[in-house]
Amino acid sequence: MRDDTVMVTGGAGYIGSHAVLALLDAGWRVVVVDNLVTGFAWAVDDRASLIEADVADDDKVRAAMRNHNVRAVMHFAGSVVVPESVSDPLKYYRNNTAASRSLIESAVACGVKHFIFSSTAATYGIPDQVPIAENAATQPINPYGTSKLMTEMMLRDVAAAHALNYCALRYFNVAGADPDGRSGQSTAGATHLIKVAVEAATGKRDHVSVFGTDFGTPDGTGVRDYIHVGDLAAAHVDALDLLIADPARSHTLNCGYGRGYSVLEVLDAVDRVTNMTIDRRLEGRRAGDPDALVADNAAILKALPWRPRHDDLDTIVRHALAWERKLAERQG
Ligand SMILES: NC(=O)c1ccc[n+]([C@@H]2O[C@H](COP(=O)([O-])OP(=O)(O)OC[C@H]3O[C@@H](n4cnc5c(N)ncnc54)[C@H](O)[C@@H]3O)[C@@H](O)[C@H]2O)c1
Ligand SMILES: O=c1ccn([C@@H]2O[C@H](COP(=O)(O)OP(=O)(O)O[C@H]3O[C@H](CO)[C@@H](O)[C@H](O)[C@H]3O)[C@@H](O)[C@H]2O)c(=O)[nH]1
Repeated sequence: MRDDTVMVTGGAGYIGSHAVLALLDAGWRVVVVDNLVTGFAWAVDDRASLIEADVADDDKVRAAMRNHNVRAVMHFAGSVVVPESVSDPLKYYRNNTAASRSLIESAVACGVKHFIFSSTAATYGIPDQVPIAENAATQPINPYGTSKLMTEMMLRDVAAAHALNYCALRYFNVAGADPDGRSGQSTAGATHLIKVAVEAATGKRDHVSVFGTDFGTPDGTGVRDYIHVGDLAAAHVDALDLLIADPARSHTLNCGYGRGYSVLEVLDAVDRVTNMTIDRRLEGRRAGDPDALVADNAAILKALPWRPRHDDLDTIVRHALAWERKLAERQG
């Protein structure tokens, strides 16, 4: 067990709960700060401490940082629904941008040395070129992406002024579940394609909508780079080691496999894995969906020892399905 602790904000949520497992498995002590708006206390592994608080609650956050000797923060807490950010932008600038500002200020005040931030491919907007490298233009097309880009900018400026370095990880499409079945995506009313498809496979929905068949892609449906949540969690642990090894440097890294699948290819994989034919309904495009988002992942492969372990679409679907079945049993 290491002497220092990592604070994981949003550690009761989908991706954060997997990062908690990866940190604990690597021997870190972990304290989770989560207000449980979309997360679940039961999703936090028993080996970690859970503090039920908002990341903008300076008193509680700073007490936790001091009491637990927090050396690094992994910041997953936030609001994550893109269409909601369009209808309620101020919620996103409060809960993503302003709350992150408070948390970063607390980190500086408490002498936290390293900060890892959940950023997103949504910071790129509609890319000029695919695959997308980190130096591509960042022109978000929705408040969600802007709220995240603003946090990246705060971190850049704070790292230049204070003894803190950071890694902004720009996730592409996160999917799947812990291969050992310890966690998965439990969010109610999920909108992500693979989650929706496995919900259809377990009878929670009667069909999957295919949003748009006229994109500039080989089969006309949207293409995305799906990354297994277990691989993503492992990348965070390696990113922390990188920040510790060279405290003078900060990093911005895409998290993806560099390979895209269309909506129809994903649904074919779900049919294959479930041995079912899930009803697909061809519908119009969803507002603001780009044709294709695929990561250029050369930078992360160069910076980290990290290598994908679950970069197979059928494996991602199999793990997502196993978790969905467990969740269905739990919810009766
Ligand atoms: N899921 C994806 O495909 C994806 C892609 C790119 C980036 N991200 C980012 O990854 C992070 C985690 O996303 P997720 O999919 O696990 O979502 P999630 O909703 O499952 O997890 C978010 C967690 O943060 C908590 N939370 C929210 N606001 C809080 C606040 N102000 N104070 C304390 N806790 C708060 C919630 O209760 C929840 O447990 C988010 O920052 C999101 O923007 C996700
Ligand atoms: O029921 C559905 C859900 C999605 N899609 C399509 O499937 C693809 C993937 O959609 P979804 O799983 O909703 O993810 P994205 O809209 O690509 O957004 C995710 O991936 C982005 C980065 O790629 C992140 O920034 C966001 O936070 C994250 O929600 C898109 O072409 C959608 O149009 C459908 O056809 N039917």
